[in-house]
Amino acid sequence: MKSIEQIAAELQGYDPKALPADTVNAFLAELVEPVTDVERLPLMQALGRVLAEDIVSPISVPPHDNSAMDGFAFRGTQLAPGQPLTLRVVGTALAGAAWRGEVGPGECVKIMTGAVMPEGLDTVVPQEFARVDGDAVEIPANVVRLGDNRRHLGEDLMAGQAALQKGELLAPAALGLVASLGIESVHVLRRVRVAYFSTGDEILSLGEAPREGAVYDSNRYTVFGLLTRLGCEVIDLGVVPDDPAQLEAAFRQAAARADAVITSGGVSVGEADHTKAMMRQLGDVVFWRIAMRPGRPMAVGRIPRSRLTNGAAAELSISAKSASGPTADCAASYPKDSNAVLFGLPGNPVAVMVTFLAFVRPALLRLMGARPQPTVYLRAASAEPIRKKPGRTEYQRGIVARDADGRLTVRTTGNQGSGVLSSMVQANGLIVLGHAQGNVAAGDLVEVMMFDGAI
Ligand SMILES: Nc1nc2c(c(=O)[nH]1)N[C@H]1C(S)=C(S)[C@@H](COP(=O)(O)OP(=O)(O)OC[C@H]3O[C@@H](n4cnc5c(N)ncnc54)[C@H](O)[C@@H]3O)O[C@H]1N2
Ligand code: MOO
Repeated sequence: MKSIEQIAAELQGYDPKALPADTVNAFLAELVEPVTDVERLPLMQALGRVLAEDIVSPISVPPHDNSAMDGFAFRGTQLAPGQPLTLRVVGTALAGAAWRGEVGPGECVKIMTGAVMPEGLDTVVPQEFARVDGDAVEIPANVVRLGDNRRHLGEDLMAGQAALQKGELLAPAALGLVASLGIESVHVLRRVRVAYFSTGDEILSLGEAPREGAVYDSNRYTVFGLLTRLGCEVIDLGVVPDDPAQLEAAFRQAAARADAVITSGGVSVGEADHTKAMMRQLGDVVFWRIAMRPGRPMAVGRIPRSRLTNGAAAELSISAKSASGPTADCAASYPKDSNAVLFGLPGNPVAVMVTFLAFVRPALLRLMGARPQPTVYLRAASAEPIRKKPGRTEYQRGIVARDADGRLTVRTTGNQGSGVLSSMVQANGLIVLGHAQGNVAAGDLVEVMMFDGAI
């Protein structure tokens, strides 16, 4: 396994004091190893999990040629351009059972959507187009062509064809596809466990009385939400004051129980920051100033579990309440020579969310074993000028909407301070102004990372 220094050294233009945002993801991709433990789950429980096997279709879907419409099935070779066609109905094919019988020239079968196409028939006229008079059906000229409204055997998947690949994050469509193959359970990778705590003497837990200089802990809730939406098991270690013994206990407990540890606060240059010192002591960590806004300071690295066994850990005096039910409390047993990945996020509430979306989320997806997926950006016209300095990536909270001409436009949600969560709540995406980009004029196209269920 490469050391943190090696990974950093191999990155082009690596500068911990002004790191381009894109480089961070390349670094994290090297740092994070996917989990490998596999379990078999009934399909419904596998939603949001990562597939640990390739799925080859055991059957063809659909299993037979069938009708895409309620109407009349017939041989399409009888159609002549510009000519109506009159046929006689000789039977009815319902979905769920094959209709058997002879259909000769000039004949048709009344057929329902999904019903097996009777032998030799290849075309269906929807009933709305047909003029029915007793058992006679007239198909007006030019309403159907040969082969219309017939669904072919295996047009979704043929038996033996690859249906899904290992690494697929099982979304509703994938669950449906697996079910369509008659498969009841799948092998998936285990859920990733992520421990989180907020740091800082000024941070109040909910339920505590307000006091001068203190603020309520919001990061614990945003991170809990982001992790839960991602499908991680959250080990919630609450708020840890800026006290070396308590921080040490929290880091030890977190790294012993989780694949990844996320903290917020204490990674900047402030004075009372024991968080950085403890990360240095227990982990192999780099402290970055990323060329971005918000989210400039960030620490990442590994906490080697071998280091956790030495020395008596102080008791964690905070209550380590589980945020995601009983499973989060199961003590995980990791090999002693393994590592927990560490993400030390900045304290400012919006910086936490932005660094999570930009860096932590892709890294956790990798940890979960999911295939890398490029972030999809939507391009929208900026409704206003935006000031932007080249040389850093800026993430502005935005609302994408359609204007009267049907064009996608985006406007910022007001106060962009990195502690202002209300403008994050109003936003439906982040306007991402790239490293080299300068000022934006009203009407310029900008890229927007849509929240799309992540937030
Ligand atoms: N001289 C400098 N000062 C600061 C710099 C810098 O480069 N030079 N960077 C600024 C930036 S950008 C950020 S972001 C912050 C990050 O500082 P820390 O990670 O050390 O975070 P704290 O100082 O602990 O907190 C910052 C801010 O966020 C509030 N906070 C912290 N945790 C929570 C929480 N769980 N819930 C709600 N709010 C929280 C905290 O009260 C502070 O207001 O540093 C800047 N300063
Ligand atoms: O960039 Mo800091 O991370 O603004 O809040």
